[in-house]
Amino acid sequence: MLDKPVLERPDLDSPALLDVESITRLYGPGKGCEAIDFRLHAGEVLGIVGESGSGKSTLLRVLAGLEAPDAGRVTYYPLDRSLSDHSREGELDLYGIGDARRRALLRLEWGLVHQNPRDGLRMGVSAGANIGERLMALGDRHYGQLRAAGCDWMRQVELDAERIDDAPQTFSGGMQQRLQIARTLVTRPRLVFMDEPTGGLDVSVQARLLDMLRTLVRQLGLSVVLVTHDLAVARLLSHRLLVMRQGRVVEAGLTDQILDDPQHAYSQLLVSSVLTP
Ligand SMILES: Nc1ncnc2c1ncn2[C@@H]1O[C@H](COP(=O)(O)OP(=O)(O)OP(=O)(O)O)[C@@H](O)[C@H]1O
Repeated sequence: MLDKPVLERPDLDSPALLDVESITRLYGPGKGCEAIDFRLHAGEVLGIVGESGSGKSTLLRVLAGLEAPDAGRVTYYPLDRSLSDHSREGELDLYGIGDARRRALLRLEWGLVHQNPRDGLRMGVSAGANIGERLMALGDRHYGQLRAAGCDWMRQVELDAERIDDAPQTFSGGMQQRLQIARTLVTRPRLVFMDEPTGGLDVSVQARLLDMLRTLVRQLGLSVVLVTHDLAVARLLSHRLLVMRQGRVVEAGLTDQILDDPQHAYSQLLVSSVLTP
């Protein structure tokens, strides 16, 4: 999979969605993430790669508004102007607003795909209710429309729409992950955070899921921050990469440049460990 072409990169004149400045969240020396800076543009997929423990998930949690940083600032440029800071029109300081507004943001403009679908689904209610729930949270109450959206999204993620009334606990791991993706994307979020979306699945299931995700990212023009330790996943889905080691970014750049010609010794090691069996 490492030799598939990367997705075509969006126009860098597209507006900035997220500005990340000097973000630090440390649990101990080198444990967590430290002094992270980047800008994400609309339609861009940024992959965060590095070995286990390098701080990828910590950074993602901070970016997604789930865990406050020790220092630094995350600025989001919301579509819904009413979400922006009263003092700065069009900007939102993620940790300068209260929990309720951060939750509203996750509901209205953002989406989150967890590695373990059980963390993102309600296992006891039907597949259709899982998909409809986020729409209902946006005020959609029409049963027929919710059901139609459920069927449509089950098809889009290549699930059998006949199973709309089945509970996710009767689905395989790969199917549950597809359902979590449908539940997340049904509201058409502008920005999606994904933490190892194909982790823990069989290789053949992973490959099909990746192809589907790649198609959806392209079709919907999604902006994504993707955490993965798997460079093949990063290659297929990301326009740009940050390589993390012990909480810090050691290299940043276009995906094909980093994977074909890594400059930092650690990135070289990561790439060579995939290429040499
Ligand atoms: N809540 C926490 N309390 C204490 N230490 C933590 C906490 N969360 C993460 N850590 C530590 O911070 C470091 C970075 O963890 P993190 O999960 O961000 O890395 P990662 O690159 O996502 O790794 P993995 O792919 O294994 O999840 C690790 O040493 C981890 O043990």
